[in-house]
Amino acid sequence: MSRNDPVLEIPLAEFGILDDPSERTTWSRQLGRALVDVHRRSRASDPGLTETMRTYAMTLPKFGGEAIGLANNPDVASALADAWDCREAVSDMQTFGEQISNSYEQELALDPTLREDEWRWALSMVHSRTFRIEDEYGRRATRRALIAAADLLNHSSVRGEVNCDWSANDDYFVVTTTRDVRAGEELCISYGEQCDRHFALFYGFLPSQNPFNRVKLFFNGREALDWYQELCGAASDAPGWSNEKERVVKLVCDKYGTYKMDKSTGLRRRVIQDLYLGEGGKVSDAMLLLFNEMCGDEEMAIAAIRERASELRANMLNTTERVEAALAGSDAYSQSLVREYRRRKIDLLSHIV
Ligand SMILES: C[S@@+](CC[C@H](N)C(=O)[O-])C[C@H]1O[C@@H](n2cnc3c(N)ncnc32)[C@H](O)[C@@H]1O
Repeated sequence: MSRNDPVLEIPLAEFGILDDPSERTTWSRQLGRALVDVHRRSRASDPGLTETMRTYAMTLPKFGGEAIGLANNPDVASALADAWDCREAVSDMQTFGEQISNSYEQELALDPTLREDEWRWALSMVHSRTFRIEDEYGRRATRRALIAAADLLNHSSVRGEVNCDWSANDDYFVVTTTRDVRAGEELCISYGEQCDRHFALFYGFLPSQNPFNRVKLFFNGREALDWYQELCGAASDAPGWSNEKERVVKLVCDKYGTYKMDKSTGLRRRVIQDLYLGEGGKVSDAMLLLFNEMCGDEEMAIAAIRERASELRANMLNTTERVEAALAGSDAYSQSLVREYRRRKIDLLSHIV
């Protein structure tokens, strides 16, 4: 096949399950409900699917074995709740876990026979197999769609390996090649240039190589600068530090800050979130600027970042036993995913140490 060749051209009305923004439920719930209905072969609550789509939906992986995506696995979330090196993943797991529980409660009120494992299975299908379809003219909200055959495309994070892309209009979902494809080569798309956490949480796998993987070294600018103050051996109330830290945080926020809701006050405030180390020892621009300003010279800034990476790496190695013990009650698949997730973080930190 050559570049720009069509691979699939799928009429949405026949081969798609789309949510309807005019319905009272959110998109995840609509799709989840449709999948549960199909799997129960319940004609009474027929979701209005074509026979083709109903038959297709019956072939999806069944729930009951391995959970698809750690975010949908409450055992792992609670096992890792105090594993500090998985803080970001744990926080996502908790948020997502709450959303699933809430939506289950809402669906249960409508259908008292709905089982929680059924619902978790349905939502794991929604989160690992659907496409977000934007309307380029902004005439309606973004929709989610499960599309027969297109959902069989696997992901790659390596740009040269990705050979297809997709698009959708009102009527068709289209997949085309983005480069020449050899006979026998697997077709694959990108699910997004995301770090490992995203794939572990929502898709239940880690890409074989992931140039977009990263480790967060600090959760916000203040945490970074408090850490730096301690590294310099200055007492927390040492004169001059407070004003200087405020100045640097403001400067970096103005350039790289994003708005985030503060749960305690309900107000949105600006924070610096991109304080990470990427693959190959790449340091985020926000973190470099933060430490450059604070240390006053780039070499010192890099030395501070290296010190932090070394500290986190040592801490991760020291907490391995504790994480293993916490995971002991989880299924083998989740255990190996968490192990691999941590191993790759440790490797990434080793680049700069
Ligand atoms: C949209 S489906 C893709 C089709 C799927 N392989 C199948 O046979 O049904 C997404 C799921 O496929 C698997 N998957 C996709 N890309 C993968 C990859 N690069 N490595 C391992 N598993 C992958 C994961 O289980 C993911 O949750």
